[in-house]
Amino acid sequence: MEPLKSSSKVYRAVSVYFKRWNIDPAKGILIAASGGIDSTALMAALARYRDFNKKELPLHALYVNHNLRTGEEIEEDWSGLRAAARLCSVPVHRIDVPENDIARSASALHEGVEAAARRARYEALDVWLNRLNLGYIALGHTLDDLVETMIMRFFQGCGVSGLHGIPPLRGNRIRPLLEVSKAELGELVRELGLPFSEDSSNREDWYLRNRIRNELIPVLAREFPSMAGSLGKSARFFRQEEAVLQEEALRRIPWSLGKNRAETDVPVFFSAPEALRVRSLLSLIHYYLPGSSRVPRDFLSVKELSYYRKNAVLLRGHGFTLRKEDARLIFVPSVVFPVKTRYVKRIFRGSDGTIAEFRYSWGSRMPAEGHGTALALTESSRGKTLFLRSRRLSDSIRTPGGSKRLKDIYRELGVSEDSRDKIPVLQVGDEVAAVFGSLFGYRDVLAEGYQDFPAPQAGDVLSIQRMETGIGR
Ligand SMILES: Nc1ncnc2c1ncn2[C@@H]1O[C@H](COP(=O)(O)OP(=O)(O)OP(=O)(O)O)[C@@H](O)[C@H]1O
Repeated sequence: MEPLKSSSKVYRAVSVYFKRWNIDPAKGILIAASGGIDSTALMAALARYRDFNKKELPLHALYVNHNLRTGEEIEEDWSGLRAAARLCSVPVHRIDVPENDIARSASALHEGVEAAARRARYEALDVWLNRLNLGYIALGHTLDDLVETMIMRFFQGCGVSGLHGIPPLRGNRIRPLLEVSKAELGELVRELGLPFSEDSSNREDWYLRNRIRNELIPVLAREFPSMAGSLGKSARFFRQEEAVLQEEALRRIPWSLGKNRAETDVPVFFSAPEALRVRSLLSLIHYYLPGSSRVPRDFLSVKELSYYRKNAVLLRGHGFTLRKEDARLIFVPSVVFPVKTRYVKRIFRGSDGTIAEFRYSWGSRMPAEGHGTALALTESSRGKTLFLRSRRLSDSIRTPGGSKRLKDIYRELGVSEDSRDKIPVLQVGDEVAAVFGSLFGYRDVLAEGYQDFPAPQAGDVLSIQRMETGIGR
């Protein structure tokens, strides 16, 4: 790559970022590259860091085609990105999510298209990070994204942990340009003559965000010309304050952390101020469910918890439950399945249907692996998308005699609350087909019994197109 002329703020920002956050770029970086200005600038800035410092810095870029735009637009993004990557001497890879997959997964999991796209994107990035043996995933979020997010959060109501907006570093995800404005990135990209595509965001909050960006921020900026920088500074203060809160929460409310549950004393928990209780639950969520980015609104009702006297589930959040059992408070994360096709061990076809044997793994901090189990699927499940997810309260399952609520089945079988949240549910199309670890799931299993099922022929034809999973929420 030609030595870059500009020594703009963008380059400095990258070095400052690495120092401040103690990042060792030599571990290697995978750039999440959409072909838009932000991630193209990120690629240029990281390449420049590599070349300027003569550092051994493995740098790759990954483009995820979500298949949400027209084929022409996608190819245009891709060829622009390839040209930009060539100019920066960065190898670029591409993953194509099969057509309609995102929409299907969004509707099956009751989430928005953008959330499904993000999930698919992060899954792809994680897979490639491992494949290329790199240390970090770099995202192109900017100061503008941070400011918009902070403004939205502020008016929607939240505490310091929400107010600091987008985290500059979480796990192995880094955001080196979070303190640089989009305008500066635009200048850099144009100065270098790098091709880029126009942002074509699909985000659910797109309209709101656009109005904030185009209408509200210009008005505010007239009164507070250095607003963006100031909010960036506020974000830093909020993060520092949050760190102190966090430390205090850990000190006041010590949890004993098990593999898949955490416990503390009821009086200890409730004698701490509400802000610390909330903080303490949030840190459990981050610990057990590291991918979970949604701030659970249920925390608003934490103060109500103290009114409970009985042993009961006190709080059912996104991805966890909090239960009181005598003097103990028990936090149980629900299952999060980072399960991908590779976890399907074998799929056989017998003469009467298909038997699939799965291995599944729990969220990354959960026990490494569940047991392999077998389950029978009928002809009708062919071609349908399979999802593993955690249960929903409304789940019911088809039985020979009609349909039965999962909740009732569990109650009859004496399955404890703890276990209920940890037993994955297999959804085939729109239906709950089975519950893992128990074979009372599917009608044919019920009707015929698994043992009687025709012996599978190893290597038989795959009848299930692919398997997808997601967080059931
Ligand atoms: N198609 C893509 N392929 C690879 N990376 C992408 C793609 N789209 C977005 N990214 C990465 O994600 C960053 C954020 O993009 P964008 O703001 O559109 O997503 P978002 O959904 O708002 O972000 P987040 O994932 O943090 O919620 C981009 O700067 C880029 O690094």
